[in-house]
This record gives sequence, structure tokens and C-alpha cells, in this order.
Amino acid sequence: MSIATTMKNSTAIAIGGFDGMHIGHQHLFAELGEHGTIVVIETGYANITPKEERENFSHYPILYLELDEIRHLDGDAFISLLKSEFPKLKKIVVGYDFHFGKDRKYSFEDLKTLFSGEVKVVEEVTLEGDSIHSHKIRAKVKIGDIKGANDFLGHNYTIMGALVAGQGIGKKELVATINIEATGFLTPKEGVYVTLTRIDDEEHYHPSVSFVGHRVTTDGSFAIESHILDGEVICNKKARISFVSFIRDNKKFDSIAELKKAIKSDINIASQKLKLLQL
Ligand SMILES: Cc1cc2nc3c(=O)[nH]c(=O)nc-3n(C[C@H](O)[C@H](O)[C@H](O)COP(=O)(O)O)c2cc1C
Ligand SMILES: Nc1ncnc2c1ncn2[C@@H]1O[C@H](COP(=O)(O)OP(=O)(O)OP(=O)(O)O)[C@@H](O)[C@H]1O
Repeated sequence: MSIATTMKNSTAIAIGGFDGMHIGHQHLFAELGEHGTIVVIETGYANITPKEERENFSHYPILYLELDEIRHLDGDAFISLLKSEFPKLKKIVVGYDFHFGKDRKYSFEDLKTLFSGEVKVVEEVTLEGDSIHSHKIRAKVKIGDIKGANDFLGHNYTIMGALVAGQGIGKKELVATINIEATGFLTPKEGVYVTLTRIDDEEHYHPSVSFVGHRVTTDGSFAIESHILDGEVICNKKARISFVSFIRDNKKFDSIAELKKAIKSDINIASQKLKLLQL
């Protein structure tokens, strides 16, 4: 069945921005049942799982609605739009803080009045007393708290980008790296990370150590690069970097030899950490 047909046959939808597809969002999807669709209201700010990246974190089809095209609608018009997209709609799933319409003036209470079917309101999902939200995940990624971000996400923070050329000194003087340009994704704090890297369309992730930041020791240019730990690889087009934990801050070394020593230590830390994770 085509995605369009699956959507037309949907009896339940979940509505929101869903940037990150985090644990809170997953609680909504758990209410969708067999014939569900996720309705993403696209604000243009999504940078944890921009655009179709959200599709990696749910098996439900996704309908994208541009906020600019629906923000002027009143409550009735919004429901009419949903009914025209989903003629068999019986259930709408939203979270406790869902708002919609001009100036976000409608809440789930209004949804209950406006929609004749079931409105399921999911209660606040928290982790150790802290409410899970996309903006908090962004804040964690920005300060390098990858572990905290991943705990909220329920999966590793992952970016994807096209392969770009490096400075060309890595392989000769340091270690070989895959350099990517991850347009549209939030850049984690500058530094070195334990990561997993997926190359082109390979199915598995390689253990890796990655650098994000300005190469302050060499030419000062910005780079996102992964060194693969389980052997030589060939990357043709693109790579995905999945962040596991933060190792250290970006640093200006006095010589390439010192940088090389630090990279060796980073490699050891990442190898240890990833070996432990496999146990
Ligand atoms: C694990 C790792 C850690 C790194 N740490 C730093 C760092 O602390 N400071 C820095 O200026 N560059 C750092 N780099 C970036 C190197 O400067 C970069 O790999 C080198 O300039 C070669 O780049 P190329 O692959 O584009 O030729 C690191 C790279 C790796 C792989
Ligand atoms: N922690 C949570 N518990 C329950 N529902 C949630 C939670 N976070 C989001 N939701 C619901 O998920 C849907 C998508 O919400 P939204 O995209 O605004 O996520 P968010 O994490 O709150 O984002 P932001 O931090 O940018 O406000 C909404 O219906 C919202 O009410």
C-alpha cells in the first residue's frame, strides 16, 4: 500500500512539532494503534531531527504541514483540514501542553469541543522529575551533554551530512578521517566525542571517535570529522554520526606531534567505552 493510501486510511493521528522524536513524543505514538499517522507541524526550527530525519524514529507515516500555511486557521478550519486529510479520523493524540491556531490560542480543551471523535491527551512525560522537551535537548547538545540529550531522546543524537574534503593532512600526519557537512543539524559543542559512524548506505555503524569544531591547531577551519576505529573504510557520498558521549574540549596544541598524542588518547578512550557498551 502506498504511503498516501495508508494515510487516507488512518483512524488516529498525533500532532506536534516532534523535533527529536524524543521519549515524550514516543508516548504519543504509543496511543496511535494500528492505523496511525504522525502530523508534523513544521516550524522551520527543527534541527535535532530536521525534515525527513524524523522518519528514522517511528514506523508510522508522517504528514508534514508547514506552520506558515496553517497558522492563520481558526479551530474549526484546522479540524476541517485534518478531516479532509484523514476522512476516517476517529482519534487525535496530543500532549498535555499542546496549543494550536493563531497565537497558539487553542488548547487540548478546545480540541475536545471542536472534534467529535476521541481526543487523547498524554500526561507530562518526565525523566527523574525533569519534563522532556526538544528545547531542553538542544540546550544539552549545545553544552556537550550528549549523555543527557540521549537520555531524553531515548536514542543517540545523530547527524547526517554529505562527504566533504578535509585539509588532507589527517591521513598523512595524524589519522584518517571522514569529513562531513551536516547542514540543518544542531552542531554539538566543539570537542571530541565517542561516536558511531554509518558510511553511505551501509546497514551498520562503525565504532569511531569524532571531532567537531575549528581546527585551532592547524588552519582554523571548521570540521566535523570521524576517525573509524575498526579498520580502513571508503566513504563515497555521505555519513551519519551518532554521538555516544563527550570526551574533551577542543584545544589548541603547540605542535602536530602533541595533537597526535591527544588523538591517540581519544582513540583509546573511545575504544574502551565502545567495548564496554558491547558487553
Ligand atoms: C579524535 C580527534 C581529535 C581532534 N582534536 C583536535 C583538537 O583538540 N584541536 C584541533 O585543533 N584539532 C583537533 N582535531 C582535528 C585535526 O586538527 C584534524 O583532524 C587535522 O587537522 C586533519 O584534518 P584533515 O582530515 O582535514 O586533513 C582532532 C581530530 C580528531 C580525529
Ligand atoms: N514531555 C512531554 N510529555 C507529554 N507530551 C509531550 C511532551 N513533550 C511534548 N509533548 C507533546 O508532543 C507533541 C509535540 O510537541 P512539541 O513538538 O512541541 O515537543 P516539545 O518537546 O514540547 O518541543 P519544544 O521544546 O520545542 O516546545 C505535542 O502534542 C506535545 O504536547
